[in-house]
Amino acid sequence: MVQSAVLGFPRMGVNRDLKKATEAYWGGKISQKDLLAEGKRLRQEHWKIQKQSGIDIIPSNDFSFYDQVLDHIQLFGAIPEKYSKYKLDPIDEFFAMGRGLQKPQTPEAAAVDVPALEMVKWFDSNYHYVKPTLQDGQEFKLAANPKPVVEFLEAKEAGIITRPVLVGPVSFLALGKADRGQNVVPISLLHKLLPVYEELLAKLKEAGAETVQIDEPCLVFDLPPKVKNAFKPAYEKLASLGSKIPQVVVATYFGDIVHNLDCLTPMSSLYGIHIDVVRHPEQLETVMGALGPQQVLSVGIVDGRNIWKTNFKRAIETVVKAIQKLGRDRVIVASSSSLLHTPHTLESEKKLDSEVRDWFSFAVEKTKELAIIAKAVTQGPASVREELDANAKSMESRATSKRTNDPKVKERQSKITEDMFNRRSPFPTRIAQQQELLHLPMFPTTTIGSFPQTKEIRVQRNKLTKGEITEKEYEQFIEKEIQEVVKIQDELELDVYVHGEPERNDMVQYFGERLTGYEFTTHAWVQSYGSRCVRPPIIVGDISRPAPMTVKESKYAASISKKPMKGMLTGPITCLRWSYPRDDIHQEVQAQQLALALRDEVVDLEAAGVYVIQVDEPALREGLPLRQGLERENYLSWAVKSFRLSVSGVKDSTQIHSHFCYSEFQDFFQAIAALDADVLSIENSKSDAKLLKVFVDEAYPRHIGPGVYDIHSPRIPSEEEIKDRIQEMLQYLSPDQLWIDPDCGLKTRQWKETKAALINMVNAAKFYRQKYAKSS
Ligand code: MET
Ligand SMILES: [Zn+2]
Repeated sequence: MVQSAVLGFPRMGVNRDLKKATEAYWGGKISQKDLLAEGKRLRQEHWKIQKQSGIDIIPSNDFSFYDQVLDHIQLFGAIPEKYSKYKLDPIDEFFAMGRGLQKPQTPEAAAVDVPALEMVKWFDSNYHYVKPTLQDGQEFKLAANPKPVVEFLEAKEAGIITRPVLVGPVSFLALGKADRGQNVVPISLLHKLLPVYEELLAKLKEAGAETVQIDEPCLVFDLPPKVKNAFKPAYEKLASLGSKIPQVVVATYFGDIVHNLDCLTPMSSLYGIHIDVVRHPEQLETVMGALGPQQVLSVGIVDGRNIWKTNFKRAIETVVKAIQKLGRDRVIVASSSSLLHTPHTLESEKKLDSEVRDWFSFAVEKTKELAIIAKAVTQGPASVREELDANAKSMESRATSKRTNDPKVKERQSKITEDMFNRRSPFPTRIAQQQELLHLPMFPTTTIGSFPQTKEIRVQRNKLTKGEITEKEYEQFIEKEIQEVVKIQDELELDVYVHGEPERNDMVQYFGERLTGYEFTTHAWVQSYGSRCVRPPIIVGDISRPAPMTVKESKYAASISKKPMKGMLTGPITCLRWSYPRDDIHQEVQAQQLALALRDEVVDLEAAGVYVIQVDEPALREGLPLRQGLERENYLSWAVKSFRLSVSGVKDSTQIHSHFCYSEFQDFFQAIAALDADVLSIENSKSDAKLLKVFVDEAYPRHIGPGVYDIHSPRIPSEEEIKDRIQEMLQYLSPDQLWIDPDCGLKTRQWKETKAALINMVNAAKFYRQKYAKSS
């Protein structure tokens, strides 16, 4: 019999219940007992859903109050002393590591201010995990009442024998880092960590677990030899425990593992391996060929990263291929990864058009799909005929729908010519013309686009949505906001203004709502980090721009501003990456469609008198394929081309800016340079200015504004501090190419600190302007 398996289920609950509970707990509104009870309720609920769908292998320990890697940090006693010294309750210590610990000074005790552990993106997803942060001389110790055991027993009591999920020892260390000032190489701690796994696995076995899922997703990376060589001994050690521990399935996802297959095979002691064949179907043959004679293959065939209904016909063909080679008892059909990255259920979507709705499948629906596929390959297609027919019909409807196919868009794409990717003249000609038009001083100052999104702005937007005010009234309100920020920028004496983006709910959604080809949900939230969720729009069809999207606001702003006004757009790659993309055409094609729509917008902005235009691409980097090599080169090539296509329709005298919120561009500097943007603004305030050396080494000729202060915190940087920062930058960048700006947009800040910080920033710029004016 072919079994079905889920690798992990979203934790938030149908109405973001977990978010509400954790935030209420942090705000002191519910007790610890209430919070724990809500966690338990959600776990039970999610097990029940999977059981009712007919899933054979249901995960436990996939639940977390914040992040599953953080759970393991606590589980293994890898809690840095700066948190453990407060001897908090386990759950509070856990949140302290995730969110930082702040307590005001009291008569008895000094103030406490410990920042959170570092959090970074989980592979190429928009989920963030907490990085294990390790010390020289790090020891590990299994927590009392280990969470995986507690939750396994909890499910068992409810009548469900689950498969506990653990982050594997190699990935746990490989995804970690040495704490600041420490020199430990995380993977060298493996021999200390393994005994804790042994102890934990033995406890799970004792509790009744037959199998465990050990996630080793780092196998999809190009691994340094030390990490690569760590697998065999680690898993052979575990296997040597024989029946003292549960059977082990090693799970990988988001990539292929062919290049690392020798880490796991031949290793007959390993019960099974899970691979992601949604992302990399071509690895199936090779992995099957390398399995030992008894080993089980878990075929990840239902997409854990996207919201599309599974194509049953294709999925079944793939599974049948595996069965032919391995036999039914050695094949499991599974979600490609944890379903954490998909929204809870389609049931909540009451406003979706029924045609489109029929194409989607969220977590709950995906569990049903898995059960159907397993049944089809076990009992034969006749046993699920109705479901298969309905699925085929849905696939057909999507493939032929007018919503997905727009011949006009296709025709336009077929007519793209090489010259459309290039500005008319090279940078030196352009910048001379721009200078003539814009008359900017040395060290020009600007901001990244958004100004504080005040409560008043949100109130008015809500009123518009509810129909409590008219479009006209809302427009007038937005104009008033724009007048306000123009006035503030006058006072601050900034050099290039922005309109402040008050009309935008979200930098991707705003554009999606104005483009054809996009759909929006009301409840399709997915966890981004901690209690934070995002609700990405969905690209369902060919994209085009029926009308200008930002021209009205930017034109108005430019008309009342005495200095250059910068138009503000979200770039094609960011629009694509922060949406659920289509899976029926290549992402390159979708990016190109977005680029054409944006190109029209850029040209219209120019025609409306906006001569500085910024196209933000903060998501460019996270789209990088996980491995070096051809795939990465391909991605960068089409990503860069889509950006260039979007901005190259303008005159030489129009200045194109782009913005990135990360500083680690060293490994793909060439791509950043190839964007050919006149001005780059990049997040840099928290990084070492040394990172800028690459601009010197590569003789980068164009303008750059590395952020001079961190906008993520309300802290106001002093003028001195900013001056020092600029001084550092001047070691690497020439005074003629340096712009002065903050790290990113200011929408999450309050006006008070925003103004204070910008006053200091402008003064620092003026200081250098004078200094260099004298010396030249
Ligand atoms: C995440 S990048 C944000 C850029 C955008 N223009 C803003 O200022 O908010
Ligand atoms: Zn940014």
